[in-house]
Amino acid sequence: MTAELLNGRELSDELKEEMKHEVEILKQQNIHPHLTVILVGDNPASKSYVKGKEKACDFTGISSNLIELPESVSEQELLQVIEGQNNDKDVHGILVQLPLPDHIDEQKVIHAISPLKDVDGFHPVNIGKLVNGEETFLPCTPYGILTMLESKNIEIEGKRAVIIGRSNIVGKPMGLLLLERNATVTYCHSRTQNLRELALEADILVVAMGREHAVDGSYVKEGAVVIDVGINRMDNGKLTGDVEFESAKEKASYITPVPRGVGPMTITMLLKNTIKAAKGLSEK
Ligand SMILES: NC(=O)C1=CN([C@@H]2O[C@H](COP(=O)(O)OP(=O)(O)OC[C@H]3O[C@@H](n4cnc5c(N)ncnc54)[C@H](OP(=O)(O)O)[C@@H]3O)[C@@H](O)[C@H]2O)C=CC1
Ligand SMILES: Nc1nc(=O)c2c([nH]1)NC[C@@H]1CN(c3ccc(C(=O)N[C@@H](CCC(=O)O)C(=O)O)cc3)C=[N+]21
Repeated sequence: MTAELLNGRELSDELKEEMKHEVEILKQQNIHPHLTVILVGDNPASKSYVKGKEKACDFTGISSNLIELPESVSEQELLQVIEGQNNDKDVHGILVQLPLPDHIDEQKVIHAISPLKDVDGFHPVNIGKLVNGEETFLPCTPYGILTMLESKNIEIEGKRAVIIGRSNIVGKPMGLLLLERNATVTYCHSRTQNLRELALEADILVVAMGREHAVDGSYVKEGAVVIDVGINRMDNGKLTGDVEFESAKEKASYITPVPRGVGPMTITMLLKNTIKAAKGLSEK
């Protein structure tokens, strides 16, 4: 079998076109969706991601502002900046770009963002709602993956989903979302034994390890759906995923490329969450 491509870039472009119209209509009702992005330090990867997000906001008519703080900013100062944005009624969404410098407690910062403006879906209140199956802002990467699966009518109910990676921003919420949709979910991580054996049981295999080409075709069951979340910069400067694409695509029914797979969908779902925040809504 040669897999069909799950083209995140293409789907993102379609969704952004729809959102552009939605934003126009909101503006006629005097609702002007606004996202604040806070960037600490000058990590090049973070800067490039933030640029992509700004561009996407511009395209859809969502206004955005970037607050750049020096690497040396104190935790207290950062918390004060967040408080200012929480209290600004014209700001609907707040994103603090991760990772943060070591002297700043990431969890403390996430706690400080108003759950109503938490368009990343990282606040413990929103994660708790996700666990309970209540309405909330869905974390953008898992939400984007779900949207890609739905766009191809890929069945989730009753399927075996194996997630490699258990981070708070990708792996954990991905498993919760699939569980909510009645998949049978297995989490794998660095202490997992027999990773390949477990991966081979997956109908839906989500790889979010941050390890270049750690998974190849020998981990993929014939006909499985392979989602590659990894973003790794190779020595030649190009981006590549956690999955060795050429061998995996020979086994899979669907596969996401890197770049132009999950990455663009993450940004698009951020815009979606910002529009929802502006409308005073969140989604289950
Ligand atoms: N496309 C997108 O939109 C996004 C892409 N990313 C990318 O996705 C990747 C993962 O990101 P993130 O979740 O934040 O990463 P983390 O580094 O936080 O988590 C990596 C996970 O992979 C597990 N892992 C590492 N090595 C192995 C191994 N050899 N075998 C099994 N499991 C392993 C770790 O296990 P343990 O918990 O035991 O340490 C951990 O749970 C990165 O490349 C990142 O850049 C991230 C966010 C969005
Ligand atoms: N608070 C917070 N929220 C995040 O959502 C968040 C974060 N911090 N920190 C870092 C990770 C990483 N992440 C990516 C988003 C888009 C692409 C993306 O658009 N990638 C393009 C390539 C872009 C390029 O060429 O540089 C693609 O895959 O096609 C990548 C990575 C969001 N993250």
